[in-house]
Amino acid sequence: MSSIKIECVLRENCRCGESPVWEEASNSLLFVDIPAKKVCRWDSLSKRVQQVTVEAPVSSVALRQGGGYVATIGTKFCALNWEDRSAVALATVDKDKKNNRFNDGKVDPAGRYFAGTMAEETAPAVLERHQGSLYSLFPDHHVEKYFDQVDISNGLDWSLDHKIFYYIDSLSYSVDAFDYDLQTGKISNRRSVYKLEKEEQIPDGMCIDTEGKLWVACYNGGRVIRLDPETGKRLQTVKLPVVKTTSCCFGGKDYSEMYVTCARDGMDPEGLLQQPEAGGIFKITGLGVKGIPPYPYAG
Ligand SMILES: O=C(O)[C@H](O)[C@@H](O)[C@H](O)[C@H](O)CO
Ligand SMILES: [Zn+2]
Repeated sequence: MSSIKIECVLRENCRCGESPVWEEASNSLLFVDIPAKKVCRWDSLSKRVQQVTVEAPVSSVALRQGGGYVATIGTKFCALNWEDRSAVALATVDKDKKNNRFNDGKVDPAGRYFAGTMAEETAPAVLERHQGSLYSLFPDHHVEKYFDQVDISNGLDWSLDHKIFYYIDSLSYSVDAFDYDLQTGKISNRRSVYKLEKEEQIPDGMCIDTEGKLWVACYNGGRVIRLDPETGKRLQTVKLPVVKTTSCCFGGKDYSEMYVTCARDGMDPEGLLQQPEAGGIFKITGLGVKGIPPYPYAG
């Protein structure tokens, strides 16, 4: 049996930490603080954080094949240059929906940047419903739309054989799967693979491990859960000392560590006193399972 250890490696006080991504080349964890409009890069060796502030809420960040990063900022897919701290728009979505912004995003195994939108929240998980859509930015910078009527577009990842796309619309309280055509980027045959239990609260960010099992961060549930998408069973629950866990990714040596982001927004003063690490970055070791490297955007 492995012994699981959970530690807060960075007390960052994120209002809403999200989109953790491991960058092997720099031994760093990238993540965003959505309402603070910040993209952060935490160097796991020096323990230092660098940050770039952008002009609108930034909801996800991803690696870029030629170097640098891409990010979803407001309703724009952007290229992010870390050296000169500039963000250049590559494409804009939801132009007719002024109250929308992007939420979670991730790159597929062919280098397309998938991300979905949502109406801006008035409080956590309180928002005008059915305003979001799911999109992807192809390497040639054209955008495809998959579907609309989304409440809170959230976690996403692909099966190890690249034939299934997993997706979470948070307010459906479900983890869904689609058949995936890697050649064309098309999705079909939506079905639910797991329905959250009451105490698991709201499904948020997600990642896959090398055994093809899904890890889902449970917002307000203070945990990550490991799911078998083939049987629909929960295999494991790992509780964290913060309640608003938002997303997770594997990183570190051989992708054997899990990093978890969380939020402070929506917590009352008493809750913040009880959970002073809320908004920090957590590292979980001893899970006995590894992750896979993130795919870089190919454009
Ligand atoms: O990070 C996100 O995905 C959303 O932008 C957040 O606002 C919360 O996680 C959401 O409210 C919980 O569903
Ligand atoms: Zn999220």
